[in-house]
Amino acid sequence: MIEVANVTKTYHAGRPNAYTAVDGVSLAIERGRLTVLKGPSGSGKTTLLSLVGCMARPSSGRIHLRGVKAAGLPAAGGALEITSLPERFLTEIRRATFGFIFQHFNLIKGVSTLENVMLPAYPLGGDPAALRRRAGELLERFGLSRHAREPIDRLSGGELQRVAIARALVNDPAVLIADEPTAHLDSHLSEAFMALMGTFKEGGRTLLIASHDPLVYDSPLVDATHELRDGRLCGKASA
Ligand SMILES: Nc1ncnc2c1ncn2[C@@H]1O[C@H](COP(=O)(O)OP(=O)(O)OP(=O)(O)O)[C@@H](O)[C@H]1O
Repeated sequence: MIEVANVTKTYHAGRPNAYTAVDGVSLAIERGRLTVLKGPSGSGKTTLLSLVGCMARPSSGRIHLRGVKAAGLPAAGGALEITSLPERFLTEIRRATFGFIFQHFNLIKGVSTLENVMLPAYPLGGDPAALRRRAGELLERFGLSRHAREPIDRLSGGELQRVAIARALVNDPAVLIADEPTAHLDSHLSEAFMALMGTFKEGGRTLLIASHDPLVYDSPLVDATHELRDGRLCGKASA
């Protein structure tokens, strides 16, 4: 579904503080599978996630997506090369294809749980009542209904993560990307998180998780693991 070919990302290119965070990485992310990027802090995992998820562009190399839709683009039965697309297409593909669970959740304080979940759907337009219903159903599914109208500030760490997951699902994305999702969870909640990933996989979603937590990368749910060191893939992908 996603093919990363010889991708490099250099921050501050051409300046004295230039830094290559991802260096010549090639890998394939299969549809409906759980793929893990592992590696120590600073190895380039977040950077690679942001490139795959159309949040940033590589300095060189190509990323192809298969089976994505964007208004104004020919229906892509074949592979769509995303790295050279104009910004507005990239943004549209990102919103329609990917759901993100960020390391620090990136929820908005002072805003209700329900509104936080609804936020990624606003730019897509659509019926506000239907969106509210969808967000409400997601909160119910994750046992958060009673917090719907409360600002997220009062929620526990585990609850915040479930809100972040609900928000990632609100546009019904084909691909879920999670960055160090268990970093702030105890082992019980981490296991619950992985069990949830199992249900998403069964539901046909493609999952890409960056983690240096063995509870994640050693999970039997994982189909493929790619290890990064200093921005480069090391060893062979394990499956
Ligand atoms: N916007 C940026 N500008 C400059 N350097 C950056 C930027 N973002 C990341 N880096 C650097 O790139 C390297 C890789 O960072 P990245 O966040 O991708 O690693 P990571 O493996 O996800 O680490 P962690 O697990 O700690 O989040 C780090 O040395 C980081 O300081």
